[in-house]
Amino acid sequence: MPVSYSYTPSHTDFIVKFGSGNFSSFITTRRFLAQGDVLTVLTTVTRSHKAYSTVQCGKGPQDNIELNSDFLYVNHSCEPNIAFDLSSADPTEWHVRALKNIDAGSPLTFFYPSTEWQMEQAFECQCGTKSCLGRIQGAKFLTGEAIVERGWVSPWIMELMNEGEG
Ligand SMILES: C[S@@+](CC[C@H](N)C(=O)[O-])C[C@H]1O[C@@H](n2cnc3c(N)ncnc32)[C@H](O)[C@@H]1O
Repeated sequence: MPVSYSYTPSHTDFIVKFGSGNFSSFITTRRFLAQGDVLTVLTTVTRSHKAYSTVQCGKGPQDNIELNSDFLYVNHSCEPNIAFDLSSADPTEWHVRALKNIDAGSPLTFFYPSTEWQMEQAFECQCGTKSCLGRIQGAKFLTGEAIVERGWVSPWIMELMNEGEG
């Protein structure tokens, strides 16, 4: 994990705020984002084994990517403001999109179970939103209803839900 003194920003529109505790860093936007805006196309990703830092990109347990960019620091929220859309069969179209209008200075957050079926590292959510689900461990541990109302769900999560894997 990089530390602030060795940090080179990957995106000029976003800034990582480094915390002093474990996993206490997060990313904010420097500029206003409108709903539907594409924040970035994910051009730096690499396939990887599942880790706290990876994003699931398909149905299989081997389908995970490292972002290799500032977007590593997107925290989870139960009321997220962005989506990781890795649904295209063409990986060059994988992108991050605003789910709502986002003010400059706001942290960027996504709903981790929208991509993750069973996470490598579960945690007690501190998003502080009204609809907070508490412990976050992946979609496998939630109802379909709890997932679909968050603005975006990856197709493999819907498939696994429909197969009764949850
Ligand atoms: C990909 S990292 C996100 C960046 C992380 N905050 C950091 O400083 O490296 C994912 C980890 O951040 C922490 N995290 C993310 N969202 C959280 C939340 N809503 N509540 C508590 N911890 C969270 C958890 O430890 C999680 O495993």
